[in-house]
Amino acid sequence: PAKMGFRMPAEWEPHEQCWMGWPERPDNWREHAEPARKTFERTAIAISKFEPVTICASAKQYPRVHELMEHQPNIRVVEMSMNDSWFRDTGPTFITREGGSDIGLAEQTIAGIDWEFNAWGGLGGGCFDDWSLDRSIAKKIVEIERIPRFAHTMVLEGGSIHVDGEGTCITTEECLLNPNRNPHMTKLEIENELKDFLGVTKIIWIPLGLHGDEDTNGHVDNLCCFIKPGVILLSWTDDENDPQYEISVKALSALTQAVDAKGRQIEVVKIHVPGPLYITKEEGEGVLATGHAVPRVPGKRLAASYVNFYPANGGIIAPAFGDKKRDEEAREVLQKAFPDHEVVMVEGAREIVLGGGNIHCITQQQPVR
Ligand SMILES: NCCCCCC(N)=O
Repeated sequence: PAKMGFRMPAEWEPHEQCWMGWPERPDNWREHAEPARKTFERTAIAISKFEPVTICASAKQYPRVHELMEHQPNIRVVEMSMNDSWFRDTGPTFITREGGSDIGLAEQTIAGIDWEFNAWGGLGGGCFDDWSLDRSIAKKIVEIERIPRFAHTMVLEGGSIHVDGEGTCITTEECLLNPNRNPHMTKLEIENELKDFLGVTKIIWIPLGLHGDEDTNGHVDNLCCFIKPGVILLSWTDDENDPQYEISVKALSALTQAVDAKGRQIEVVKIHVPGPLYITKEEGEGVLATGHAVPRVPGKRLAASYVNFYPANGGIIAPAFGDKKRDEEAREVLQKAFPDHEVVMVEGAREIVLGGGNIHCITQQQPVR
């Protein structure tokens, strides 16, 4: 696709809409996903104030979600089957190209990358043992939109990459080089596929993702993200005894020693993690142990960070974890980082992180075509 002039736009570039799934499975979401659905509802409504939202719900959930969103003009609900509701990873990665009218294409065209998906590691550490429905989500979305599809055999989740829209991609070695994704590919081969499909010329590799992010093997979208080209927001902690500290120091070193696709030094802005937060006994017991999904063990560290937000058209939709001090601090950091956006902190994001991700993980932007 890069050879055809396609690139993955930065997330802050104008969106046509946002795609979301709807949580259901009781072996990943506690209390039969009721608390999680409240937070998904708040997230969808918050985003819909800035851009249209399409919620995809299973046949079983459809009637309730449709009724719930009846009076939300900017939200439509369609029926789609899924294994779980992480559309950052199972939705298409949209790429766009300018021009093309000389060869009869519209001025701006768009396509969707349909990566291979194996539930974050397949049978070698994945989150559930059947991902057959999730493998078709990207295809179904681009078909609904009548958008061309670039299928790829390489396993990749959208949450494991971030781009600046100007040729630079950041990702973590912990995830992309994990043998449970593409054991037959070398680092260079993976880099070449990212360059070709995302239209980037530089990959900056960060060693490890967020401490405790075992579900995804350290997706970059839980550790850091671009604020704008050349400036990166990095999850941080002042507590040198927190295992997160070493991880963030290593990330800071990798980022400050790198230059981006345009030869810029990277400026790093720190944003303190909440907590630390741990799964409570009540939360763990509320998740069904079916043997088909990764268990939620009380006492385990939650992989919670504020960089897992969704940049809507003019709005930053960010997680609030109920840690009053850090939630307020994060809101201020995000507002300073995105002065032209309205920052909306979504209460109850702890319910999403109990499922292994956060607001960026449950959303997928579709850029304007
Ligand atoms: N249990 C599955 C968690 C998936 C999290 C998705 C993400 N992009 O971080």
